[in-house]
Amino acid sequence: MMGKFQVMDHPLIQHKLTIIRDKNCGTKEFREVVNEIANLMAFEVARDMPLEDVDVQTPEGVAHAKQISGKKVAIVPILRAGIGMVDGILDLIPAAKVGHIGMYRDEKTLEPHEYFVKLPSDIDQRQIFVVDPMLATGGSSIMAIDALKKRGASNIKFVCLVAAPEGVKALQKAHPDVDIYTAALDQKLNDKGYIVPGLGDAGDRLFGTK
Ligand SMILES: O=P(O)(O)OC[C@H]1O[C@H](OP(=O)(O)OP(=O)(O)O)[C@H](O)[C@@H]1O
Ligand SMILES: O=c1cc[nH]c(=O)[nH]1
Ligand SMILES: [Mg+2]
Repeated sequence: MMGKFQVMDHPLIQHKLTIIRDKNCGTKEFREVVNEIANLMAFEVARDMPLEDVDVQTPEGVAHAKQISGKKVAIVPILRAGIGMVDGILDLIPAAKVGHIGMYRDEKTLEPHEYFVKLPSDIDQRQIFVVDPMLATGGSSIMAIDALKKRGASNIKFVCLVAAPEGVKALQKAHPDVDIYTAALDQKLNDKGYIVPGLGDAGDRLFGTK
């Protein structure tokens, strides 16, 4: 069965996305707002986390209540830009572990290159949120998810801020089991592989490089 594809059109998310699309938004605000959007998105991405019954003694009696059970979470940012989304998700799921996958896109060929992988040892038993603000050609996210699956991961969701139709199609084709969440589905890629209108180079805008 094809994974879910969801554009998160909540007004708060849309408003904040508009702030960071603005080319005059500086590094400090960009970094803060990326985390705020990731935080709001995590609320929905975590919707199907499994619950178990638990009885809890309140001051007035016993409540037949729920708590999160089963699979633990790992957040896996694709370096560099994915790092910008981690703290916003950790605010909601503070016990999550964080794995890192380093990936850069060759500026000419647009081919992704993996340069770093460091994951929690029990990655095969975790619900994984792969995060990267930009889904452009899809090359980076496909290769990052390949790297995770090679190490036994199976329960994977991909969370981005802006996606291009080309990238969504490629990622769905390569990894049909992976749910994709984005704050926006934009028009297209330009001849340099940038998303139009997008928000420019997410890594550079987050870290103040270039
Ligand atoms: O879908 P794709 O066509 O693969 O493009 C998207 C990738 O490009 C950007 O990373 P970049 O290579 O610029 O590295 P950076 O995060 O270190 O800047 C972005 O953060 C994604 O990882
Ligand atoms: O538009 C794009 C495409 C790839 N990577 C980015 O940071 N921005
Ligand atoms: Mg970049």
